[in-house]
Parts: sequence; structure tokens; C-alpha cells
Amino acid sequence: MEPLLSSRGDGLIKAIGPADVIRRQFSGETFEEIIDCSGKCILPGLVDAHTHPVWAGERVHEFAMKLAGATYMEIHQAGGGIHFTVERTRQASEEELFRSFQQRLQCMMRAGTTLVECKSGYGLDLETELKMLRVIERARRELDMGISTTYCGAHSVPKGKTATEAADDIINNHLPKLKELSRNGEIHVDNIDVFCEKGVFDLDSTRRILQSGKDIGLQINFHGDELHPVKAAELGAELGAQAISHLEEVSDEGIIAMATARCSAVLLPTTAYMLRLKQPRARKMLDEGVIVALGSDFNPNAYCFSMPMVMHLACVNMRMSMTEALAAATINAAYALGKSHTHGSLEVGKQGDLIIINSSQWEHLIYQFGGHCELIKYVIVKGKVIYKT
Ligand SMILES: N=CN[C@@H](CCC(=O)O)C(=O)O
Ligand SMILES: [Zn+2]
Repeated sequence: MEPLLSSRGDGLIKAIGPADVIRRQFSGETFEEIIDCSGKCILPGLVDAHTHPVWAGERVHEFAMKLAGATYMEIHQAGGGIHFTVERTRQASEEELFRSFQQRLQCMMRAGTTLVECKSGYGLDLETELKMLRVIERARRELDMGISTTYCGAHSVPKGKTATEAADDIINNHLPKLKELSRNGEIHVDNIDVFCEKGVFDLDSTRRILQSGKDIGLQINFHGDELHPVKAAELGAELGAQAISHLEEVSDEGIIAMATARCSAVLLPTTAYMLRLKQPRARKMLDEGVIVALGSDFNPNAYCFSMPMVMHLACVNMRMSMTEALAAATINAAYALGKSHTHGSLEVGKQGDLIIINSSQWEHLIYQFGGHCELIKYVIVKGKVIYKT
């Protein structure tokens, strides 16, 4: 089978079929580029359903602290973690943030990602959150990669405020401003996120923020049940969330509620691995019919750009099959972003986002841990080759 991309510039897949049939069907047409894929595999472009890619303030020193035994929450409560990155991000210029973001997107793209969810959340104050959202908007307009934008002003409770005060600020000041800027076409935001966690935003504040985001048209896509079981999954299902991420501590009832509500689970194998958390129960979720997606969770705590490595970890540590992992990193991740009608699979009429790998067996993309640099020969977005080795 050989997918053929549209020659009319709309970037959509025009036809899929055996090479000789396709050749005959389009014999009269001219193409910018014809790629011989003999001995290679064509896969949908990978979709990364959860990243925090705009920030200044890396935290390699904290990696050392965690290796020495400190927990994520101990570092966070001592004023490090997200707070450390927030301070540096507030100080950084918009241009500086854009440049580092652009380089990170480039690394993701080379690892096969063609659509990525990008969160704000290292500003917490309105000014810096807007700075981050402008950076993401600029990338959306200027770069080739597909981006789904998430406002994550409730990523942490800012110093000097309680969770209730922070929630009030978001609801009364941040969200109205986002609504105004979206209406003027200055920024485009798709999703709203909250870090719903013991010691961060409790269920009540999370509910108020997410509902207010939904009221201005944002899809609910939030962090829940990561470090403690707080019934975030049950809340997300009740609010009609499109996706909930992490879920290491989700309850059985939460899993069933998510399956019934068609609320997808975005599992993050890098974080569970790096923080040595208990693994999310992917098998239970799959057995109960939850739509399981994957994300790299790229952030200063989990510094990983590579969805092939994420798939490998999901297979080994979460006991997913390679087919389940590929679905989770393509069509299901697109679902988590509300884009499965246009992205995430090779189908006529869908966006021509694909990767070509130098192996006749697609499983090599997962099997070769860290081998994607050699394997991925082409990355194509909307029918345009954006990376070639
Ligand atoms: N858990 C909350 N947010 C991120 C971590 C962000 C950070 O530590 O900077 C996550 O998904 O893992
Ligand atoms: Zn996250």
C-alpha cells in the first residue's frame, strides 16, 4: 500500500492503495516529490498529547536530588520544582522563550511528532501566562508542526496566594482576558488544564476553574490522580473532560466513569519512570474500554522529546502491546486533543501527516529503544517534507 498525497496544496491524503493502482490513477498528474518507500514503512505522524515545552529554568540539579531520594512533592513544597521554573520563566524575554521552544519542537519533530499539545503554566500570573501563550501562538503560525494549545495557569498555586485565591484570579481575570484575545484573533487556545493534586488545587478549586474554562469554549484536559488518589477521574468524567493525564492513582470507579464518559486517559510513562511512581494501570483501563493515549510530558522534570521511547516504556512498564502503544501515540492521542477526525491515522481526506521509517517492520520504531534517530527517514506534515535524513 502506498499513500499518495494531494497535489492540490490542501495537505490532505488524496488516495491510499497499491502502488501500481495509484500510479495508474494519477498518471496524468505532476508531483513536487515522489518518494520510493520500497523496504520502508509509512506510519501516521506521532501525536504527543501532553507537553510543557515553553520555559526557562532547567532543573538538572533537582534530578540529582531526586536520585538521592528527594520526592517530587518535597522539592515542590520547599519552593523548587515548578516554582523554580516559574521564577526563571517570568524573567525570560518572549524572544528567548520562543527560540528555546522552537529548538524543542525541532527535537520532537525529528523523533516523529507531527502534532503536539503545548501547555502554558510556568507564569501563573496573567502577564507571564499570556507571554507563554503568545509564544505558542507564534509557533502555531510560523512553524510547520501541528500544535494544540493549553492554558495551564493553574499548574501550581503561586507563592503568596491560597488555592482559592488563585482559582478566583484565574476565573475573574485570566479567563476573561483569554476570551477577549481569542475573540480578537490574537491567540487561539484549545484546552484548559489544572494540576489537581493534594497540596496543589483541590477538587473544589479544580471544578470551578475547569467549568469556567468550559464555559468560554475550552476543552477540559487536566492533570489528575498523579501522586494521590483524589477522585480527579470521577470529576473529569462528570464535567465532560476530553482527557485526563497521569492517573497513576486512579480508582476503579474513576476508570469506569472515564470509559462511560468517553474521556481519554493520557498516560505519561516518562514521569512514572523518572519519579519511580507506581505505573498507571493501563491494562485495566484498556480492558474497561478507556481510550488510552500517550504523551511525553516533556518538562524540566521529565526531559524527554521522544514518542518512540515513550511507546517503548509504555510497552515494558505498563504492559501495553506495541499495537496498543502505536494507537495510543497516534489516533487516541489525536482524540485526547479533539482532533481524531482530522489527525492520527492514514485515511483519505485526513491531514497528510506521516513518517517514513527505514524498516519494513513498523515495530522497529518501538523495539529499538533510542533508535528513532537512525530509523526515521522522513517527517511529513500536511503533505510537505519537513525533515529528511
Ligand atoms: N505534574 C505536574 N506537571 C508536570 C510537571 C511539571 C514540572 O515539574 O515542571 C507533569 O505533568 O509531570
Ligand atoms: Zn504535565
